[in-house]
Amino acid sequence: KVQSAPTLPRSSRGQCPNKPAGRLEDGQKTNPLPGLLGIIPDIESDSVLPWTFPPKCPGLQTDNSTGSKLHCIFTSAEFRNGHGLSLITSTTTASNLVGLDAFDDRPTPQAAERRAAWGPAYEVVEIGGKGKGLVASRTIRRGEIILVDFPAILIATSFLADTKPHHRRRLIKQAISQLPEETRRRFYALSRGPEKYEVDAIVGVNSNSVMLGDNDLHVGVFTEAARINHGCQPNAAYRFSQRRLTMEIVAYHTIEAGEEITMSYVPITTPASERRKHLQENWGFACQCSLCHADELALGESENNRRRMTELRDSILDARKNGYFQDAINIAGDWLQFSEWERVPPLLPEYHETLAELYFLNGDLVNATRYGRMSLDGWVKFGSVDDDSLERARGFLRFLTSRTEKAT
Ligand SMILES: C[S@@+](CC[C@H](N)C(=O)[O-])C[C@H]1O[C@@H](n2cnc3c(N)ncnc32)[C@H](O)[C@@H]1O
Repeated sequence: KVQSAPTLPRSSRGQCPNKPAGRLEDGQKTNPLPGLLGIIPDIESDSVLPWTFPPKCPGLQTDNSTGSKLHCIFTSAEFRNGHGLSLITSTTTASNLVGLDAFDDRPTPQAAERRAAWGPAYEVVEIGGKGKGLVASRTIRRGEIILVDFPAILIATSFLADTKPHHRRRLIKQAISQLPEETRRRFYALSRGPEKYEVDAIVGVNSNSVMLGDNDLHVGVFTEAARINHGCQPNAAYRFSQRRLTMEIVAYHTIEAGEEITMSYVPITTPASERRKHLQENWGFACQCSLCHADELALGESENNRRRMTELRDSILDARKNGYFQDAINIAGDWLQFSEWERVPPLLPEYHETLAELYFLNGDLVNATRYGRMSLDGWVKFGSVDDDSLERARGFLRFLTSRTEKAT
């Protein structure tokens, strides 16, 4: 499931322009020798590793390997208060995650605590023709985090591509068997695709794509979020935090009690015919969402909006790349209009952050600060499990303030 929110292009993933993004900055550990990952017992190291079992690396050559290309099973049964997580990934990616302290439990951000006071946002119920799904049990506000979920398993797509099917299934089964009982039970209770073998059938239709390490694509099964059905005109999108190994589902706009919560399993701008084909071929279902049942006029309008969104997004990228920042800002306004018409508007803190950057690049500190502040307000209001976003917005504003002071 490669779901993608209709985000605008962003420079350096939303970091302050004076502090380029870097996943592994601040002296975090990268590429440790296998011993430091517990693959080869490391007598001298007293570092505390999150793994509950010694990592299993089928085919590991222990003599001179640095282990960087190996796929191993890493399980932390303690992860998030005993939810547990198994990874099938390279030793490099596993070590990056350890270096990012991704397994450490951190205090819940304040905004998330406030959200908890609003009460549960949804129920999991049977939905005609789609199996189970999520339905809002109260009004959900635009930008609100509807649910927060942790992965039961994360699997490198390179492992899926390079491994013989029977070997792949054996490792996935082993990785699942190392999880705590409740998480294991939730995994095996998920819906199944048409594949012959159980783990293929479950992973096949219940995975989300996430990026770990250095652009290393993985699929993850998040057992609660996996109940969310596809909608061609979705009302929610997901954000994944690699530092917290957590996914949050965010509302695109107000969702009323009784409405189904949906996400798009395909990039939002995919044309309708391709969308249906992809869902049928890759997911094995004939889409039953409201847009698929809409009349020709409504569908034609939607197709036009999406085509324009794609064109405008390309124009923004192009203008930005060539230094025409004012043009990029203007086109972003048009893009916003079409995305609002299509009812798949951008997630606001990210959108405001993008505009703040564009204004900054255009030398307009006043508007950069205005949008930077709106982005910060957005993060404060609804928060995120990844409070780095909030810190980043604060840092950017501090940076803009110092620039403004220097300029005056
Ligand atoms: C990730 S699961 C979603 C939850 C699932 N309905 C369940 O009962 O657990 C994906 C599966 O749900 C069903 N599904 C999701 N979206 C659908 C849609 N728009 N129309 C029909 N079936 C859908 C398909 O069977 C698909 O393979």
